[in-house]
Amino acid sequence: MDKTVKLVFQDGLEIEGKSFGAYTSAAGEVVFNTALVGYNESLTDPSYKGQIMVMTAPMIGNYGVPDDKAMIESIETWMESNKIQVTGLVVSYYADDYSHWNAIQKLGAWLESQNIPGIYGVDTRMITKKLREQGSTLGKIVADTDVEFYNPDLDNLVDQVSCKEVIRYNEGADVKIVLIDCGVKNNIIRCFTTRGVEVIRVPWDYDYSTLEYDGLFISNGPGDPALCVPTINNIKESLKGDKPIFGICLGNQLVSLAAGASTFKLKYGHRSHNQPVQLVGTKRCFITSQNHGFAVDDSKLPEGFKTFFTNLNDGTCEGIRHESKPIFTVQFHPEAMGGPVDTEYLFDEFIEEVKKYKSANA
Ligand SMILES: NC(=O)CC[C@H](N)C(=O)O
Repeated sequence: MDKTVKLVFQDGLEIEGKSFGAYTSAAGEVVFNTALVGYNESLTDPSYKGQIMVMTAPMIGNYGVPDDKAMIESIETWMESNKIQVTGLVVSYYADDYSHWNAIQKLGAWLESQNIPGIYGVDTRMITKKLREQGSTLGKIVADTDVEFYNPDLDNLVDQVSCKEVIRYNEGADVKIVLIDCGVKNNIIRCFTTRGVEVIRVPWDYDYSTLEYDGLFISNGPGDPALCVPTINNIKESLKGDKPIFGICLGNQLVSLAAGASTFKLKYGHRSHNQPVQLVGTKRCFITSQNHGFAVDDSKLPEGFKTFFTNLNDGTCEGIRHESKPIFTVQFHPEAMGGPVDTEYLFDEFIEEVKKYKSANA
């Protein structure tokens, strides 16, 4: 029989459930994710650092966990980074039995191996309604010992998840892209490497100005974008130049801040695989994968920039683009993993721009 644990919210609400994964206590921001699949990818997405993820899909764990051995060294894995990034996991029904062609272990065993607590047997719909009404809130999974509440928005999480030194992929390829790693998901790197470009992955606060490269990409990442001051300052310099710039999620927020826009915290964020976005100026809608708690305020964008996409659920900004330069960024995840691949074409458009820039400046 699994041990009893509690999910405790900052407002005092305590919900009892059963333990799976590590029997330990942990605190963070409680957020909900309505994706039906993709728990392995979501759990290893560095943007979830500091968060306790409530998955609303009624059954989690039924397709197990693939081999994670390669995670440490390589991007050629089933995961999105080299470890589980969430602080804790909350599910309704945890399936200990699993069946999938690439699964080698149970979700609970994997969480346990990385000391991450899970709680099941709780009403995730009730919790989600609470978070929607009150907004994302702090909470903790309490096992044997109590822990303090913890607000991840006050910490520089990007520094904790970014690489520590420069890493090159496809070294020697003709077209070179600097990728600022604020907690990059592996599939973003894969989306570049499979398109044949060299990726120069640099730490979040690295001065890349002396490197030889043709285009700049800024990754996703955890926490409050306003805390990434060195990155924002580096991007400010890049915005003065002509090299193409592309950013995803935190990357969108950082380019916007560097350009002079502001960001704000959404009430409960967007975390799912079915967020509809509209390409501004058209009637085209794309279904996108999302995971963010902050958004860019596009009511007053700096001169030269306009809104690129808009969220059709709540009207918030889903990206910006420059009116004359090849600079565009999106709040959603064109690399998916998991989720729909409707917008993966944005990688092709960016690389096209980078090639154009390179041949014009050869
Ligand atoms: N996935 C991301 O890059 C998230 C960006 C930022 N941390 C947010 O929550 O809005």
